[in-house]
Amino acid sequence: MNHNPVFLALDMPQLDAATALAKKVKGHVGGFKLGLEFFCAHGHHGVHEIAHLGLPIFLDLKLHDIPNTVAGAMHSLHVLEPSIVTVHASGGRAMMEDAKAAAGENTKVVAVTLLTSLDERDMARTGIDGSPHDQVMRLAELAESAGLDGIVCSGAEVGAVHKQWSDGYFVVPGLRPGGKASGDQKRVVTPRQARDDGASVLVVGRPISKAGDPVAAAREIEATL
Ligand SMILES: O=c1ccn([C@@H]2O[C@H](COP(=O)(O)O)[C@@H](O)[C@H]2O)c(=O)[nH]1
Repeated sequence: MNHNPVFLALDMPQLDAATALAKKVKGHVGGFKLGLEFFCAHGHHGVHEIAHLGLPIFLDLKLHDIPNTVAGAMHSLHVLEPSIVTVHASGGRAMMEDAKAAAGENTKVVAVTLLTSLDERDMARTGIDGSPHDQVMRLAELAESAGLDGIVCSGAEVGAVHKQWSDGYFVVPGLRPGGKASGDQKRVVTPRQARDDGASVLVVGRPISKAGDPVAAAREIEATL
């Protein structure tokens, strides 16, 4: 049987609630993604609690600083044995090289290219010309040349990136079972489309965590894959 590519984003500040949700859906997802909200509230202790459930842990910390600082942060994460850690590709090539060199042997380091909450207008406001597609392709090339394992991008770009970087590891958030942009997510596709286009990991948060029945929501997504 194929492994389940869905990582559930446990974006909540309460450790009890996150652990209870993780226990409930554990049979219908392939791993847990712990991001800034969870990590800032519970740090290493919280990560250990979720790791006890036995599924891979993705630390979505989106590190972005000078190379020496990011390398130091990576060293400090060794003890948690994460399967995946994120850095921002816009931190530059040297930062990504040092992040990868400092990561644990079994940790994949992937670079966030352009957040799925941003579109072309948002890019222009931050002084970046061109389309999300062009920006993702440019940063994917930089991440590959820096020796990273892969990138984070939206499902709208993953097919094109996969063609250019065939053995890359591609993390895709911004997934909605209905395929429609909602709330803060602007570049959205369905989990099935992202998987068919070459995503290695499907990140799903609120469509499961905010569902009336999170287990049913996770099962429904699993059934589409
Ligand atoms: O470009 C990015 C990078 C990371 N994320 C993270 O993924 C989840 C998505 O949660 P939903 O509730 O399914 O929208 C969240 O933890 C983000 O921090 C992203 O959305 N886009």
